[in-house]
Parts: sequence; C-alpha cells; structure tokens
Amino acid sequence: MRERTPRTDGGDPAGDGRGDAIEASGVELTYADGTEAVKGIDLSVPKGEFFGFLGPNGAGKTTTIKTFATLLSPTGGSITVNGYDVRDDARRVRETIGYMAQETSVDEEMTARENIRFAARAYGVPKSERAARIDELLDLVDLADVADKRASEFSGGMKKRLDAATALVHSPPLVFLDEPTTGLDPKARNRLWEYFERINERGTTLFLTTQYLEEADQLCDRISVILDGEIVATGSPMELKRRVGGEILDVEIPDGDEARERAAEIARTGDVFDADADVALTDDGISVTAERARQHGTDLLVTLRDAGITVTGFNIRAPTLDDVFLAITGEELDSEAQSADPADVTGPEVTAE
Ligand SMILES: Nc1ncnc2c1ncn2[C@@H]1O[C@H](COP(=O)(O)OP(=O)(O)OP(=O)(O)O)[C@@H](O)[C@H]1O
Repeated sequence: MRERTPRTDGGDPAGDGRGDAIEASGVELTYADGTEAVKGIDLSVPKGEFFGFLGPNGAGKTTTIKTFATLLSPTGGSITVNGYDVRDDARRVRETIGYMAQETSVDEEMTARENIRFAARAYGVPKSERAARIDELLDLVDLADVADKRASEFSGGMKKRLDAATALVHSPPLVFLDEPTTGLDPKARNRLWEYFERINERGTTLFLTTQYLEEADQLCDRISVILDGEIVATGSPMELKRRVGGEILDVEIPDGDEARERAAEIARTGDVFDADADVALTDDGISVTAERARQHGTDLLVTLRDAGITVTGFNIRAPTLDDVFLAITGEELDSEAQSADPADVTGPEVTAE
C-alpha cells in the first residue's frame, strides 16, 4: 500500500492555482423510475490524489461517477469538477476529464494506433501533436509492439489498457476509472495498476470505482465507502483499517455451532480480553478483534481447552479492508467480487497443540 502526500500540481485549467479536482456537496440522483441511487453525497478530491470509491454492486458508484462526468444531471446538490460547475460549464468539465467506462469503448475493427488516433481527433488534439502523443500513449500502456494489430486480437487486459490510453489522449488532469479491472485475471490487473500508478505519479488525479478491496488498498491515497447511495466511511486505507482497532485473532473450532457459541461467550465474558474486544462467529470458529490479540491469544487457547473446547488452529493478523467493510456495513462484500489473492498481511500461522 502506498502512503504519500497528494500533489497539488495535477492540472489547473481554472488557472487559479488551487482548488480541488472534485468538490461535491449534497449530491442526489433519483432515476425517472423513482430509484434513489445517490442520496446526498459530500466529497472533496484534492488535485493529484488517487481516490477510491468502494462499494458493492448497485451501491451507486457508476451513477455518482456519471454525475461527475456530466453524463447524468444530478437531481440535487452541487458538483464542481476542475473548478467548473457540472451544470453551467459541462463542456469545460468534459474537456478537462478522461472517462474510462465499465464497458470498453475500443473499436475492435481498428488497430490500437487507429483507436487512439480516432480519440485524439474526437478530443481535438492538434494535428501536429497527434503522432507524438499516440506513440507516447502506446508506450505508456505497453502496446507499442502491437500498435498496428487489430484490437479484436487483443486479450481483455490489452483492450482495457487501450481503452485507458484513449481516455488520456487529451492529457486531462482528472481521469475517472469505473471498475477498470472487473473480470481481468490477476496478471492483467497488475499491469493496469502499474499503468494507473504511472499516470498518477505524473500528476493526474484519479477517481477509481471498484468492488475490489485489495485494489483500493493497493492504489488509493484515500477511499470513501459507499453503500445504498450514501457514503458510510472515508479515510486512507491505513486509517480505515485502524478504525477496526487492534488485531484479529481467528480461532478454528471444528466441533460445530454449539462449541463455537460457547467459545464466543468465553472470549466475551472471560478475563482474557478487555471489554471492548469484538467477538464474532465465523464459518469455522470464532474471530476476536482486540487491541492486544497477539499477547492474549495463548491465554484464550488455554481457557478454551480448560472448558473442553477443541481448537485445531489459530491465526493472528492485521485487519484488512475486508474487515473494515464488515465493521462498517455489517456485511461482507460479495465473495465473487473479491480478488483471488488478497494482500497477505497475516502474521505467522500458529497451530495449537
Ligand atoms: N437507468 C437506471 N434507471 C433506474 N435505476 C437505475 C438505473 N441505473 C442504475 N440504477 C439503479 O441505481 C442503483 C445504483 O446503481 P449503480 O450502477 O450506480 O451502482 P454501482 O455501485 O455502480 O453498481 P455496479 O457495480 O453494479 O455497477 C441500483 O439500484 C441500480 O439498479
């Protein structure tokens, strides 16, 4: 995970040398059928930040991003993007943003170079600058070797990289990425991540929506969690994880629900942990979140053994964003939406005797 200070030189089309890339206040979007997709969102994204918008399917991520990108007009609240109001200055907003939609907009009949050239024309990149800009972008997304191949021959990851390149063709200071890695294998996803980090390091502000906790953790300076159209938490990945508090002790108890419930009761009411320890039943045992879980883990095992409860293993780990999500929302993200290889922040696996 990266910890760095957002830059303030990430583009300044308004010419005032300051201000946020996005300033949103009380944003609401109710669809014509009455669906309240966004219910009063407040959000500020400083220039140069890599910002993550994290939430499960249907939470309102795409709707929000579309209001910022002027593709939907908010039914309430106000939004300023790069210093321009999305209602009064929609054209200016569009000139200063890149937008990578969930579905790629790559034309499969055209080569990579032709796709970027087409976008360059559409975005009004001056003719004299086009060729150099296209080569630069092909290099940036590692498609220079296949520049003259048709996109229909590309893998999903290559198409996504090409799509990202077309979103950047007019050098926008702010780029929206709507679930850019959904459906990609881990290798393709990692390459896209490198590319996003590279453009962010050049000063571009990035607004990323994702259902992948690991993705947000890895890339973002700051994250807001959205649920049912409302922001329920905002902070750096580290701050959000700290909010869970302490460490997590997972104890494996093979003997069914009754044994697990008894173990949970002991962990809650015994003298092992402070009163603010949080104890939850899991599929195969119990999970204790506490300030000094590591120190007191063995005490709990002894207490459980004395109570006749069999423990087959335990593991102490730092909280992940999954734990954050669970703590904030009381529900886990759809497991299918999560990546196959979550960041390894676990401590050593310790097996009880
Ligand atoms: N055109 C529409 N008309 C009515 N309701 C809509 C429309 N588009 C989206 N919705 C609803 O608005 C809510 C938010 O959808 P949205 O697509 O913004 O969520 P999301 O977080 O981006 O989810 P996903 O990851 O599935 O894209 C959902 O309940 C969705 O069914």
